[in-house]
Amino acid sequence: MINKATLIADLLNIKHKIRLASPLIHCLTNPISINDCANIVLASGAKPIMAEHPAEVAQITAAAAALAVNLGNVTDARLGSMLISGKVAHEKSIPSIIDLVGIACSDFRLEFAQKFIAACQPNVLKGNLSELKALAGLSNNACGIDVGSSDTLSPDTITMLQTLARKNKAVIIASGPTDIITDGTTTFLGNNGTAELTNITGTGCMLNVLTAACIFSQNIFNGCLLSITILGISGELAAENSTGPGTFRAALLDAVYNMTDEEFANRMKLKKA
Ligand SMILES: Nc1ncnc2c1ncn2[C@@H]1O[C@H](COP(=O)(O)OP(=O)(O)OP(=O)(O)O)[C@@H](O)[C@H]1O
Ligand SMILES: Cc1ncsc1CCO
Repeated sequence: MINKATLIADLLNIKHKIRLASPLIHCLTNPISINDCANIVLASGAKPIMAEHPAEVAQITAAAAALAVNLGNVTDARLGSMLISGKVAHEKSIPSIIDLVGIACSDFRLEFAQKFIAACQPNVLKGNLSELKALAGLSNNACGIDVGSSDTLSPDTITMLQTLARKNKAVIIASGPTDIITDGTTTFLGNNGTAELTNITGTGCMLNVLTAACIFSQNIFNGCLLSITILGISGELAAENSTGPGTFRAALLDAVYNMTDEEFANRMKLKKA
């Protein structure tokens, strides 16, 4: 039986640590959302570095407290850099996460993701349900980088994610209207958030780098619970304080930056599956 007050205290403890330590987060992401990614890391209290040249990334990752990679827009150089950085992170036990953007619509990305996971053993695998089905070798109906309308939450999906987590010795984050976080043994459902988060591009990419900041202290599972809840609550607050996608985007960053412990505790909607 999970004690909600203890969970909230544990998550807030990690949240405070980010602000106290200002950990350096190495983000190898895509040019579509790179600026929003850098800003959400800053808003969390951490420091972003978006380096991606293959000649420098080993050094940058080695100096960082966590690594986030993202397959949203791939080039040979960026993919090469991801492998270099991922291996350094693994060797040095620097927490890492991969965002599996597009592996359900691109076999090239799927094959790279499989290679990256085998070589670098990232701590967290993140995607939408179509992408995670693709990783599990299942058919799916993704629409480009977006989740397919029939790839929805069900008991079978949860079992599939738990198996995938155990097989890869990783925590899985499946983002969507209900987020699923599992390490194969313990599974949580996250129900914070708002549909407005899908009206701007890159909120999934922002979740990826925010998660990297939240796992910097090596508490991988609770770090994932924290990031998903911060982004969801921030979406809710932003929706209450904006009039459309433009103001929502700015209000989202403000909400991450200004979130109080009380807002977090009162709004958190995590439950064990
Ligand atoms: N219908 C919804 N209701 C509430 N929250 C949602 C909804 N859809 C997505 N979210 C939230 O939005 C955030 C991003 O998740 P989503 O699955 O949309 O990412 P994504 O498709 O990878 O995004 P992008 O490709 O734009 O980077 C998550 O925090 C998720 O909980
Ligand atoms: C629109 C888009 N295309 C590739 S990545 C990206 C940002 C959301 O993942």
